[in-house]
Amino acid sequence: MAYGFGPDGKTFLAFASVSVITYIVWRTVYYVYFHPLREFPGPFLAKFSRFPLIRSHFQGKTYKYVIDLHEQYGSIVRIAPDELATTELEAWKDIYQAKPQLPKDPLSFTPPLNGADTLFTAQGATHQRMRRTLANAFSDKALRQQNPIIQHYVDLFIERIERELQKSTTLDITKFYGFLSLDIIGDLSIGKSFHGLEGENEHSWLDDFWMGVTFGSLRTSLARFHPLELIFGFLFLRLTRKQRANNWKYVTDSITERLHKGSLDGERWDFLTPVIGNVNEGREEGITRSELDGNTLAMIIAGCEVSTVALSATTYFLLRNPSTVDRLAEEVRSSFQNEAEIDVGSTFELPYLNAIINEGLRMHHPTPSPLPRVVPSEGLKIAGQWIPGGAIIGICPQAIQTDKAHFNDPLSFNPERWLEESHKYFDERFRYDNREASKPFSVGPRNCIGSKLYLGEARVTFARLLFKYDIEMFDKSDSEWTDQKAFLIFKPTPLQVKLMPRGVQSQAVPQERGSINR
Ligand code: HEM
Repeated sequence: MAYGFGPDGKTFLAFASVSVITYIVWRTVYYVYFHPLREFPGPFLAKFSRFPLIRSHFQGKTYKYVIDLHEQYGSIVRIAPDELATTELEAWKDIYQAKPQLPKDPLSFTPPLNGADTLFTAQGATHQRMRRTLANAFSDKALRQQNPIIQHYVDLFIERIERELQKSTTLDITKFYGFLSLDIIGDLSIGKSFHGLEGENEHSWLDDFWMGVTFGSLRTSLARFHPLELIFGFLFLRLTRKQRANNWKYVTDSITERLHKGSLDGERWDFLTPVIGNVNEGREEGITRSELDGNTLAMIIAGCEVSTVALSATTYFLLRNPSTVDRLAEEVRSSFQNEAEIDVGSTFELPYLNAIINEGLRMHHPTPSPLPRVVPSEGLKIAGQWIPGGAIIGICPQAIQTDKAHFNDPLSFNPERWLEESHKYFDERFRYDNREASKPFSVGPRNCIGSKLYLGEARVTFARLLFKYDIEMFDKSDSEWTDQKAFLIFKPTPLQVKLMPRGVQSQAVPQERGSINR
């Protein structure tokens, strides 16, 4: 018996092929010549296809793709058929502080696995309710009350560094920043450390989290090709089911344990202290238990991963530029008599320390890719330009922060650009920098809730390190460290540094100011 298409089958195939080709041609012509974003500059392929953007997602280089497009096409660029990116200063206000709020692009994040929204995924009234409930745990006052917990883990961090130095004078500082950030955020959010810093401990929590974040980021980029994202999600979730279930159980059991202890106000102050009376299933005020679980895990992941990247990147730039290490050491060592004096409050106003932290975040944003929002159907003026309704638009933090329209010598690490004129290291070259262009924590009602915590942790960590040690880069030729992949968050590679007790001379070789290679 012969198999094949009869006359009817052939006609159907021919008809189907012509229909598909006609649809593709019509769609291409529509997006290139008739779509409301047709006037915005951008590469030809991106006018009708998301392929270049998705390819950049899979390569972990979306920020580079967007930066290249800005360099080629200007401050506003069409990065995909329905999506724009901008590096205009006023866009911070017009997009992220718009009233009413512009929703996040719903296809730009992975839906919560337990079905309950988190701050990252919630929109509108649900987001506002959660944010109101959780905000008290992240205020200036809260940070002061959390100081003993932060202090405790920075002590453990220094003790661990001391133990490591008995084995070798060089160490991978990224690994220990990871343990530090996770132990702090663990204690603050579930009342328990992840015990990375103690003894000779090692664990794989950070790797597990990084894998989850990478999965979320890749799954999200497939979301416009339904059901591809579901297939991808299904495979990943099956492969990692056991490990995720164990991690989830650990976190939720710890929250239950912590909730049973009550607010503990007066004894210790963590993220749950102000939240405890507000956990209820009403959904009108406060937060439900499943929302609390999801938010806690999301914050642990966000808090430890981004902080690790930011601490490591800042250290990298600092050490690539010994003159900034000297200036920071001078400030820290002349401000304190002993290590116990160094805390989140006493470091708050150290100008050079703060300048180092700001410049580190400017040079290497931990989540460097665009923060997309949806323009309302009636359209909106953004940075003086009319953007049609339904368009997606966002600022790519790494692009705006390293844009020469805003910063002089933008790819070089110069903390001096953040100093006031009265400071002895103020540098005239940066007088006209648009510092407002660098908003690493974003702005508006969805800005980073954990910004104060990171800044406090970074101040104390750098001040303690510089108070106690002279630090150098181990591999002085490593000028490629920042060239890393970012699946939503940069995944830092090990950063080998050499630490010596303060005052012990080393063979330091002067180097140029560290810069980003593009
Ligand atoms: C260097 C450190 C950090 C940077 C640069 C950073 C950056 C950001 C940015 C840019 C956003 C806005 C995202 C968007 O609009 O889509 C954000 C949101 C957020 N961040 Fe951070 N973050 C940092 C540290 C932290 C820490 C330590 C925590 C946890 C305690 C945290 C928790 C969050 C949460 C929960 C949101 C969502 C806020 C909302 O939508 O209401 N972040 N972060």
